[in-house]
Amino acid sequence: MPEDFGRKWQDTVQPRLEIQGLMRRFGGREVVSDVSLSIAAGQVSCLLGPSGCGKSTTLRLIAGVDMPDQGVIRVDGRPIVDARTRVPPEERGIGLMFQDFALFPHLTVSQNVAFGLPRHAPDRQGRVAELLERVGMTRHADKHPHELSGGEQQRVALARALAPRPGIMLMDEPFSGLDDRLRDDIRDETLAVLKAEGTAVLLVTHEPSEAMRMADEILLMRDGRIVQSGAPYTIYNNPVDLRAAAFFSDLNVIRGRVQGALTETPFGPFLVPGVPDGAEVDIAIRPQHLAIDFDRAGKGPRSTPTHGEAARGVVERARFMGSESLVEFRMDFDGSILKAHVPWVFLPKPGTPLWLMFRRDRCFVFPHVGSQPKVA
Ligand SMILES: Nc1ncnc2c1ncn2[C@@H]1O[C@H](COP(=O)(O)OP(=O)(O)OP(=O)(O)O)[C@@H](O)[C@H]1O
Repeated sequence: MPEDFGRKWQDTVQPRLEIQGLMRRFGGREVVSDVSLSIAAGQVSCLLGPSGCGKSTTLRLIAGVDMPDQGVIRVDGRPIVDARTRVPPEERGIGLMFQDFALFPHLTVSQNVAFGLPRHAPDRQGRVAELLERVGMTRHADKHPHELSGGEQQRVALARALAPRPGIMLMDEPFSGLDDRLRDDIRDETLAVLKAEGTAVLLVTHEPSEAMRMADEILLMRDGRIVQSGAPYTIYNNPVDLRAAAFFSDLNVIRGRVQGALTETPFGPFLVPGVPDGAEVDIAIRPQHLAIDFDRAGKGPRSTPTHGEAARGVVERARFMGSESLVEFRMDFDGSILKAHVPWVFLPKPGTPLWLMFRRDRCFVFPHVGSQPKVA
């Protein structure tokens, strides 16, 4: 029906949470600078960045426990913070989940979840039962928190936070208290529950692997600013700069100087359009994208357009990591170390000569920060 269609269409285009130009200063220093973002119903966005970059402060501003110096926050199109508006935290329709998700020790699992609901909410028990079912905790409904494992407690905390059906959920490192193997399962389960509830989620983490696993969109934060946003695939494969690339994995970096839109390196020439002559560039490649070939009586493989030229190195050390082998090479051309990940058991002896190539479709080329083009 036209009316229903209109409502659904609006649901999909109207962001649940929208932020424009958020800024927070502490003692004259901008800790959050010009942060803008938008999250739709059912979308999970991860604010990812190193410790101290301003992630938690951003979350606190949205939750309403701290006030921005500038910026607008809208929930379902309605301003909750702007130059004239300050909606109190409890009226924002925002759920919170933090690392120290303290459950009430004297209440049962059911009572803890019910605590998130208004006393006279219709079908209180029905909602509690629905949520316990959703997080797989129905059979533990009458237990107390001390009778539960860390992962089970985390599930109860999620159910409690979701009980009042918040349109938006803010999560600050919610899985960091859990051990590694449990964490992966809980992450996946949490994601499924949040998607089923259609909640817009902003999750803070400093772990790239967590963001890659959870996020529809990653917001990469540094020094108070969002420096890049996009789908995990895009951020990983098209990083905005060297630091963004290095945040997700080890990187091999070689330096070159540009001459006529090319830079010559031991791995052959690289095309660097748009960079002025004389400028230095960093050419980076992730360890899993280095190609390795054998030494044939002091010779390596022929150069190809996709792999460029090969450069020789000798194995410094090789380690088996479980799902891959890590081989470190000392390169003949300058004595530097390059690292390669090989997705099988590959453990050449130290001192073995091998040849490496930079796959052209997997390289990142960035102007070297701090370099100036040589003035002729
Ligand atoms: N109330 C405050 N007064 C002064 N400085 C603060 C305050 N809150 C945070 N900061 C500073 O703001 C910066 C960002 O802190 P924030 O907690 O937002 O970072 P973060 O990215 O969440 O880091 P972490 O992952 O370590 O929690 C830090 O340098 C911190 O010391």
